[in-house]
Amino acid sequence: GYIGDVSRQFQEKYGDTFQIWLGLAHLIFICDPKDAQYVFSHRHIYEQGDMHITQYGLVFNDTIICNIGLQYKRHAAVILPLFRRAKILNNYDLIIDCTDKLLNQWRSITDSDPNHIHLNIVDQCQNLSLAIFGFIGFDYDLQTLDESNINHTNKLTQALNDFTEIFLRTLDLPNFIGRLYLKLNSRYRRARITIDECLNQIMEQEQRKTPEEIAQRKRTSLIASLVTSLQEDEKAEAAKPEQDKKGLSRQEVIHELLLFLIAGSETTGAVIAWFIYLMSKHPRVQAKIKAELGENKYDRLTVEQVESLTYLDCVLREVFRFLPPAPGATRTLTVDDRLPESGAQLHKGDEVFISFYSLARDKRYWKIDPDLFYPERFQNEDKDHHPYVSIPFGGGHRQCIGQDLARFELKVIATRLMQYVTFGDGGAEVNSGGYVQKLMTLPKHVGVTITFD
Ligand code: HEM
Repeated sequence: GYIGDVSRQFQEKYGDTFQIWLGLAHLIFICDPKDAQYVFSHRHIYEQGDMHITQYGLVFNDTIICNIGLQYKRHAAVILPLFRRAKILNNYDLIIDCTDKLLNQWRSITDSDPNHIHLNIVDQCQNLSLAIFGFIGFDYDLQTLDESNINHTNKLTQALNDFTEIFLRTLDLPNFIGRLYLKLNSRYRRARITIDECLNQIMEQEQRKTPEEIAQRKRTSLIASLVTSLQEDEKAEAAKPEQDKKGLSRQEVIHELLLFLIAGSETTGAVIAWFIYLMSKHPRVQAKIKAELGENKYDRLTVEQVESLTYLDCVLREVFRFLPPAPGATRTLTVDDRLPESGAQLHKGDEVFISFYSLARDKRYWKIDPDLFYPERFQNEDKDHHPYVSIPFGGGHRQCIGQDLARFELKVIATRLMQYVTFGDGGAEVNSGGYVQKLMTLPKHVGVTITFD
């Protein structure tokens, strides 16, 4: 079942802290916001979760999500500045251009059949976010939105799909079997080769630029910053103790690039898909977003105008609360400790799971029924909610590094979509919702009509 539902059922039976076996990991679930806050703010006691490190370590071993301690610091020093707000804002126009491509695809379908029910929204949203991330991250056109690629995706996209699909299967296996499975799976090996070739190509294209160009581009481009961080003498760096190492090796850069491709697309794609699904179910909310857009319906708004759309902010916060795309975050204890609120005694090596979904749906912390999708709660009754009851990006020192980018991207995309189209419910059967758990939680059955206003 969906981990969020499982967590809620156990919580009803056993209270705010309970232990379960999730696949092969033994986890202590935390569903109290004060305990969650405590865990996230005591980084020396609660380190990145072991389950996370082992599972993701199969493919992302030398990337920021699996590193801890000094190695984490070395990676973070290169990567965190890439996600600063000033860099993110530069991507405004390209996000709009990519969204317009998707709108044009829809337009050509609607022109020939105005009642067409779109059943592939989730794939389309992933393609949109992947296209955007290709430009943002690598200055590279992944062509996921090109007419000629609607049916046959390009080499890299296909390889990324295979990679994610096969990697997902390893999450339920014991680690050594997962490792073996990946080694023996020829589709996985082929996908990895294609991905590595493409990423090497992207890197080499970047390295051919003059030092002046690179220095200039470093300010805006993720790939340029990563390439400038490449170690000059990898052998010498590898021989040093971690505290003396500087920069990243070529292998580490390639792996970080792959991580970003996955983290940067599936996550944002999931939220756009949820947004579209929820809009199709809540025409009142859609009408209100359009009313907020008012006169500005078909203009290219300025960033300031987009940012001033406060009702839309509430809608997006509600989408994140209603269905957090990641059901929770894990931390492993470095010493024995006791949770302040529930009083549970924990031991060194225990692993806790902060259950985002349970927190976001707990009636004790919301004045308006949390099982209702109701964006206005953030303007009125629930505006002073506890800060840790809706935490879709996690918390503390290991919270999501891409959250400002994701929030900005989503707001720009949602604005653009709402400027042009209205999503309609395609019928009880095809638009019945439900979830599938991939790396993120995705809507299972989305079937919507798309009307150009
Ligand atoms: C809707 C979009 C997204 C959601 C819901 C999301 C959610 C999360 C969550 C829950 C975590 C774990 C936090 C914790 O343990 O406290 C995380 C970590 C991470 N996210 Fe995101 N994310 C999103 C978008 C992105 C994007 C766009 C990127 C980058 C391109 C990204 C890169 C990462 C990385 C590298 C980490 C690991 C950080 C660390 O271990 O220190 N995410 N994300």
